[in-house]
Amino acid sequence: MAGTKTRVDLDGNTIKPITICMIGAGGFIGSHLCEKLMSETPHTVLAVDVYNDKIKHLLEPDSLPWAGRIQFHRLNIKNDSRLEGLIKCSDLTINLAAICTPADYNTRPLDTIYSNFIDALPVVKYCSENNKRLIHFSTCEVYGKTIGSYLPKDSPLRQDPAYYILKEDTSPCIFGSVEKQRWSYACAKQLIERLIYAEGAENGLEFTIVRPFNWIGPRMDFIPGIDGPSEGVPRVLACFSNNLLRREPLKLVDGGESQRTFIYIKDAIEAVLLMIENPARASGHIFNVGNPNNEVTVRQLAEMMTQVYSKVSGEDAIETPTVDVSSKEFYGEGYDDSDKRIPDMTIINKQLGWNPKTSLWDLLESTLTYQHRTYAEAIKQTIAKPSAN
Ligand SMILES: NC(=O)c1ccc[n+]([C@@H]2O[C@H](COP(=O)([O-])OP(=O)(O)OC[C@H]3O[C@@H](n4cnc5c(N)ncnc54)[C@H](O)[C@@H]3O)[C@@H](O)[C@H]2O)c1
Ligand SMILES: O=c1ccn([C@@H]2O[C@H](COP(=O)(O)OP(=O)(O)O[C@H]3OC[C@@H](O)[C@H](O)[C@H]3O)[C@@H](O)[C@H]2O)c(=O)[nH]1
Repeated sequence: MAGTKTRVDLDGNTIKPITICMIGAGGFIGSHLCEKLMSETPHTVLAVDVYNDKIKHLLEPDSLPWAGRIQFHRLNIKNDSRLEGLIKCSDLTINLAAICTPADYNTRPLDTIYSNFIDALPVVKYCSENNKRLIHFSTCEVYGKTIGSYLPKDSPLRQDPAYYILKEDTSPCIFGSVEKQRWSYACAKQLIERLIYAEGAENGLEFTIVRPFNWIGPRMDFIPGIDGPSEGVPRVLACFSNNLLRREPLKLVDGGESQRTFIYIKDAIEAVLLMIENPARASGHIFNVGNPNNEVTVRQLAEMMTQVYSKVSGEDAIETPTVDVSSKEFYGEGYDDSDKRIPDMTIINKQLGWNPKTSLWDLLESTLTYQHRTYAEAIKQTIAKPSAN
């Protein structure tokens, strides 16, 4: 059971229980991280968020084995003076809070910039002033587009990894023009990374920056009309899950040609736990966390999700499983896209010896099994409702 046997870090030292102030703990990544910390470690979590639906199963009932090691604090970090106190009484702060769905970047650019830069400023300041360690969640989007995307379509250099592999210490950050408001998120994340790095250099802040590459799994975002707004546009996993559950074609934005590498949330959480428990190896570093072996185009993702969903639901796929849609129609003015995202793994391998394990097929199978179990019945009922009236 957690906390009863001695746990050691990568250098063989005993790991002491710590208190973690986790901001954004009620979100997708936060919920999985809380689960891991409760079930496998003796650490205490002060879970900060405006919502707690995704961690309710960890908070109630009081008889849970980890009761007393997790406390929920409902607060908005934009305007709550309790934040500094929570950071002060913790050993480590993990900041996950952000607006991080692409549908918001070009339609709510001010909220996006405030959330990802301005609202993170007090967190960095309180950590720095109180000599507290910070693990800050940035994004793979800080790389923007690949160098290769600017080469002629038929250039053989496009096949050369030097033109597309994304490396923390050498790759440039290439964003579109200011009118392309898609980049408001990436740019805000880049500036907060630079500020944290500067706090480290000038004031000795002990920090780690995480750049997640499309982490996916259960509890990601919401299903429109079921546990989120009917008109809401979540990230691609939830969009495609929603289409599959409703037996609608999956929408391929601009032909679904963009490429992504997807990693199973449970693999990625292992990497975060190593960062938490190996501060000497993790501090001062920026880490890509992704699975370079799971690369697909968005079209291939749609095809694979359709096949996997048929398997887990026992339903045949619909006759026309996908439909093309323009980015302007789907996201509106100012959308732009990252063409390709493959993480270089050298730094995380060297510092933490970590590697992802789960194939794309396997992670989709467990995730879509969860989506089917969680939502299929509710969707059936909402579809049945109008005809019943
Ligand atoms: N999931 C991914 O693949 C991915 C990829 C790149 C970067 N990230 C980064 O990781 C972090 C977590 O992402 P996620 O996928 O869990 O997103 P999420 O939206 O599920 O979680 C973010 C949480 O932060 C909370 N939050 C936002 N603003 C807040 C505020 N002002 N006060 C209190 N709580 C607030 C939200 O309520 C939400 O629960 C984000 O910073 C995101 O940019 C995630
Ligand atoms: O229904 C859909 C939804 C999305 N897409 C496409 O699928 C791709 C992936 O879309 P996602 O919604 O997962 O978002 P992106 O990968 O572009 O960005 C994400 O990456 C890293 C994080 O910082 C954020 O969580 C988010 O910005 C994009 O090319 C998008 O245009 C579709 O083709 N159809």
